Amino acid sequence: MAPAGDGAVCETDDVDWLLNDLWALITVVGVLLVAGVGAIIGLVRGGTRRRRIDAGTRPDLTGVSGGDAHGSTATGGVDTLERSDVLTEPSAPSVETPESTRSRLRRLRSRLARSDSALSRGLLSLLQGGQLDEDTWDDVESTLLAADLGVEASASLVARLKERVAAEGVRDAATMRGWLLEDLYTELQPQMDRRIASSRVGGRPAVVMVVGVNGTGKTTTIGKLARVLVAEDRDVMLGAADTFRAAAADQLETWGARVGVPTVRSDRDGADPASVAYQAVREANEAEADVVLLDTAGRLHNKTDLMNELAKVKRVVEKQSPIDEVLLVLDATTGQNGMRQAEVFSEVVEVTGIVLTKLDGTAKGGIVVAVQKALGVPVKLVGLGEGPDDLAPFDPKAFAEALLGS
Ligand SMILES: Nc1nc2c(ncn2[C@@H]2O[C@H](COP(=O)(O)OP(=O)(O)OP(=O)(O)O)[C@@H](O)[C@H]2O)c(=O)[nH]1
Repeated sequence: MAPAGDGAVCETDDVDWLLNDLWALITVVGVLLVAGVGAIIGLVRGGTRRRRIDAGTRPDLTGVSGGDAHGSTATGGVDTLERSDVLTEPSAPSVETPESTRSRLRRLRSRLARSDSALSRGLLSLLQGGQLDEDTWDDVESTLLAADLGVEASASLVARLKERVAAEGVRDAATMRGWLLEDLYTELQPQMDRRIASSRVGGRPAVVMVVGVNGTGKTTTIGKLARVLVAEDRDVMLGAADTFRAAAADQLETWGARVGVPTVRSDRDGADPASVAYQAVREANEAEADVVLLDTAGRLHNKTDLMNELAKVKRVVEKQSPIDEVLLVLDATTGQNGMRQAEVFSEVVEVTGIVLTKLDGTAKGGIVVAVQKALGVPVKLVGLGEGPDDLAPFDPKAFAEALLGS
């Protein structure tokens, strides 16, 4: 007979074994539970990221290395990109919903009409004067010139109007304004293709490069354009290749984060812009984005440096993808000066579209006619304020009506 004590020991051992087994079971079940919940959270997050191209995250390009910023090497730095895979969580607590295109067009149309009222008022008072002598026609032409329509367009608009007035013997201001409106609409070349490359092309993202001198509103325009595209359900990526102005990348990243669009950037001031642009296109490819928008510098030590840098960015990006769109941003308030800028940029990159900013509060909207004529390139977008949704596709009919106050 086993001593009672032994039995007690045996019983205690059994209880210990049972307890140990129970703990083991609890531990295993606990581990499985934690792993399962973790996997489910991971799946949900992963799914959301893929839909919005890792919304709010960005690759850290600290230490992007390579050629100088002034074009001394064609592909400098591209092969030696160091990329730490630190992906940051979205910096914005909530993602905004941008205004729909239809709603913004309605709102901006009325703003455009207000901005050009000086021209329409001037023309109206001249045409209503009833005295259509040479002086009056000269004044009509000067009013058009003052709106930056350019010498050629202003002269031809007045010549056509004079002809029709003489032929039809009409002096009614409303009729004359109607004719002027028709001719102005024709001058705006409504047949031009104003679509923006923003959908995938042949299995890769569309690449849009944005150029222009500093202060014209490039970075702001890219931020606003990202919102337009997000409202149209596009997956967008931004590339901060303006590494000359220290705050430009932060500014761009903030615009993107507001609508859940990631920005590829370097955290190093003065990093090689071509490398950043190259990396942005690569990231957009990997993320299967619809479109990547590349910001570029508008100021360097001199014009030659700026143009060399731009040419290099273009060359390097084209090593992995064609550039589908080059948007030149012009400030409408700078008038004919903008025309000269346009010519300089066109020598280096093939501009495919113009963005005319700051049309709010200027009576110089006629620059649209002049710039399209000079460059043979359509105005595709207009900026009508500093608000995040103050950018609209250019609509020749609405624009002509706004210009003439119809
Ligand atoms: N009123 C008005 N202001 C605008 C418009 N577009 C841009 N701006 C303002 O123009 C200023 C310059 O804009 P940025 O986007 O920083 O210009 P940038 O061309 O990127 O300048 P750099 O980075 O120095 O080359 C900002 O204060 C913008 O808010 C517009 O359509 N209307």
